[in-house]
Amino acid sequence: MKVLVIGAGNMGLTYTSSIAKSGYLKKEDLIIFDKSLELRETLKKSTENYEVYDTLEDCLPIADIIFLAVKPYHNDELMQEMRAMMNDQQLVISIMAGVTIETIQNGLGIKKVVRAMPNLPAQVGKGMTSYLAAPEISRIELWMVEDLLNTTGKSVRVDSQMFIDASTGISGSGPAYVFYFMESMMEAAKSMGFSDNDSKVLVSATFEGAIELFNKNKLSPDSWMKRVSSKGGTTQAALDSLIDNNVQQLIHDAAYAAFNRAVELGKESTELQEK
Ligand SMILES: NC(=O)C1=CN([C@@H]2O[C@H](COP(=O)(O)OP(=O)(O)OC[C@H]3O[C@@H](n4cnc5c(N)ncnc54)[C@H](OP(=O)(O)O)[C@@H]3O)[C@@H](O)[C@H]2O)C=CC1
Ligand SMILES: O=C(O)[C@@H]1CCC=N1
Repeated sequence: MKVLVIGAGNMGLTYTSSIAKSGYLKKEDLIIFDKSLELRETLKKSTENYEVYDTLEDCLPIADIIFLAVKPYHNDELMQEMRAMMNDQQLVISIMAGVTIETIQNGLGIKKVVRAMPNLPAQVGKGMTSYLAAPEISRIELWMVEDLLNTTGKSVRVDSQMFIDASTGISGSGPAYVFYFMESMMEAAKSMGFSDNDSKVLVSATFEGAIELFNKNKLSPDSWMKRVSSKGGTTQAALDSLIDNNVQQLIHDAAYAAFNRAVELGKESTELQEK
């Protein structure tokens, strides 16, 4: 079985590297294509020694499973290039935000399409991926897909594409919300007089410790908040400030903004195809 990754950016390379490390495929069965000559040359020289192809004509017809890891706005052009070279036994896994299974099926003239929404911590094997497969995909094919997705971390199969868009608002884009929170705390630390480095250590160790506590016990976040807080103490003062400023609602709105944008991206890509 040959797996082709199209788009060797953040996520495409993450999959390439995770699949390579997993030993799931023979080296020559994992192949990459990116339209950027410069990137291809860099990859060819890298110590990873990946199988990098210069043209789609050379790699697409020999691939059994194809990852689409380009930005949604590059998809239409890419699918037009791919279409004539596709055969109906090929299976496509798209990780593009918003773009629907039907858009990919129509664009490529095939039926076997999986839509997945991973996230960036996949780079360190801690990814969270939601996915949904078209009904034309067999159980055995689905196992293979799951094996490939799970090389980057955990996955959950969802019932509808709405949940792929919704999970984009939670886990797909979510790492950025965490980084936003981290950055805000680091800025606060710096304004209190800590050095850049100390601010970073204080914040990253706090996140790491809190996540570890959360994962090792069955307590809810609210129970943990209560364990940190003393009546009339410092944490309560901070939590009161967050509540007074409606931060929970703001985070809720941010997650919905990403969810809604995923739905919009899906519509935009369908409209582009219909033009
Ligand atoms: N980054 C993230 O955290 C996540 C991203 N995603 C999804 O993953 C997809 C990729 O995102 P990301 O990896 O961040 O994007 P990147 O821009 O890092 O990577 C995309 C790569 O694809 C290349 N490319 C563009 N058009 C073509 C083409 N026609 N043929 C071959 N290669 C092409 C780009 O080249 P060039 O730069 O020259 O255009 C670039 O190297 C997106 O659709 C996004 O929605 C999903 C979950 C998380
Ligand atoms: O921002 C984006 O559109 C992509 C999808 C999820 C994370 N990054």
